[in-house]
Amino acid sequence: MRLSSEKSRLLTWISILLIIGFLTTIIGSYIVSRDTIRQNVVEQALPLTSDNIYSEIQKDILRPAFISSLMASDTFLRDWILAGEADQTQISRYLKEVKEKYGMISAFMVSDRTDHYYYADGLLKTVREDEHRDEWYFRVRKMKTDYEINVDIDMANRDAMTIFINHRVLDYNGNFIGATGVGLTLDTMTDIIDSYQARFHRNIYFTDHDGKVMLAGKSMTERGRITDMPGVASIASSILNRDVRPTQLEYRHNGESVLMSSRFIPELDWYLLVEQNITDDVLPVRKVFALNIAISAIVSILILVLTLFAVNRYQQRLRLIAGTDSLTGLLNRQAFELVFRQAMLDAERRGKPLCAILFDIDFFKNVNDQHGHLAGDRVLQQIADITRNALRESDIVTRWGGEEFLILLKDCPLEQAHTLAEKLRQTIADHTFVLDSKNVKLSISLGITQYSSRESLPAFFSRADKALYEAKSKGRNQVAVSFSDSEDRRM
Ligand SMILES: Nc1nc2c(ncn2[C@@H]2O[C@H](COP(=O)(O)OP(=O)(O)OP(=O)(O)O)[C@@H](O)[C@H]2O)c(=O)[nH]1
Repeated sequence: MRLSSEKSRLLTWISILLIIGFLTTIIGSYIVSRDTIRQNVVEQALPLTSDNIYSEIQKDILRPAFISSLMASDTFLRDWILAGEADQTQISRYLKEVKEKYGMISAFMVSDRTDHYYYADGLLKTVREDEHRDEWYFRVRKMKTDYEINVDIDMANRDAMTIFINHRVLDYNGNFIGATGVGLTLDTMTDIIDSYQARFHRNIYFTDHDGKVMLAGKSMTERGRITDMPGVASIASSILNRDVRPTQLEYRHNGESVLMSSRFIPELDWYLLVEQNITDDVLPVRKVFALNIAISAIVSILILVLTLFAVNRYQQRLRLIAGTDSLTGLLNRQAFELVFRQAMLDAERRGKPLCAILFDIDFFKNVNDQHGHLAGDRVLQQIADITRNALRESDIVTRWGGEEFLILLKDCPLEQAHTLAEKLRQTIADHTFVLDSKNVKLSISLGITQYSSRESLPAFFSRADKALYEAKSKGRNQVAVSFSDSEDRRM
């Protein structure tokens, strides 16, 4: 009972240690890997993408801004306005050349004196302050900055959504005389964004200073304000911080973690937002985590099974070692006493006879003296074997101590015990022991006694001892019986 509870305590402790060990290692390495990926994304991947896109933008959007700036300071354009806009073919040829040379979708000029809107094919219209589509011009007119970038529809280009760079034109005294610039279709820009996204595997979009999504790839369906977008809304105020350095942010959406790099681009008055869903990057680490857990569970189970097996085997061996004599393999005296008590109770209850034979090798000291201790040990082993073979399965042989053996005969009357003792004596007397290549004859003396009801254990063994002593004193190699007071002494 105690052994099994100690065993389960041992197994519980091993399980706890294994679980703690494995979990600490696995969770620790998972956290380190996940944080390394995250750190890599935050510190390198996102800023790098942001930088790359920024330089691409400079090529793709800032180039038109630069062209618009050149147009605004072009002496021909300014002189033509100041000279009274006489020959319209001149300005349309100029705008057509700009458009074709720089590959723009449209090139335009609005004169402040006439409110005429010119494009590559001539005069398009006259802008009007009350016209919604012309609001941009009156805004540019009052604008403090040199130019603005405006996403609007282009009347000169079948109302296609276009990004216009509207640059103020000033005369030589710094007075406002009109607006000029070029336009790119939004489709072109969307394609550019899509190519960025495909190249960098990240979600890329632009918002204006109010957080309105101005430009995004085709895959982005929500085009409202970031303040209304689920997840992003929680960090909207941190995004719109007008910081030209990249700001690293994070938000959660649908249980997934999204890292974001935001930077303000003053030339556009827009924010460039680059997002990366970290869950995708962490997925392989999660798979390894699950695999590690499975492997650890299997290893733990194997360790527990092996431990259980080893403990059981050691327990078995301990039981064996504790109960048997290591030289002869017979029961030892301690174990025998337990067995004897059981046999005694059994005999009492069932009213069956129980006999004991105590025997001792005659002059065994001579064997040791003449042939050595090891030869003596071999003799003890052989006598144990002979005795075991002479008995029934139910009889119990014990090494009582030294060269003394005790046999317990269950359900055996005294006469039968005597016959058996005599037979054993004869067998050993007939046996030839070979010691140091010499044939040696040995004998044993035996004392028999029958257990009498309610007899104490020491009294019973003392009677057996008395009988053995009698056999010795009568000349050895014989059997003597010790009767109890109530027994018939005629044998
Ligand atoms: N080899 C060996 N000898 C043992 C062992 N146990 C006891 N002996 C020896 O057994 C001998 C017993 O000697 P004694 O008690 O004098 O008895 P004996 O020589 O057998 O003489 P009697 O019993 O009087 O016939 C001693 O020499 C012990 O050392 C053992 O395990 N191995």
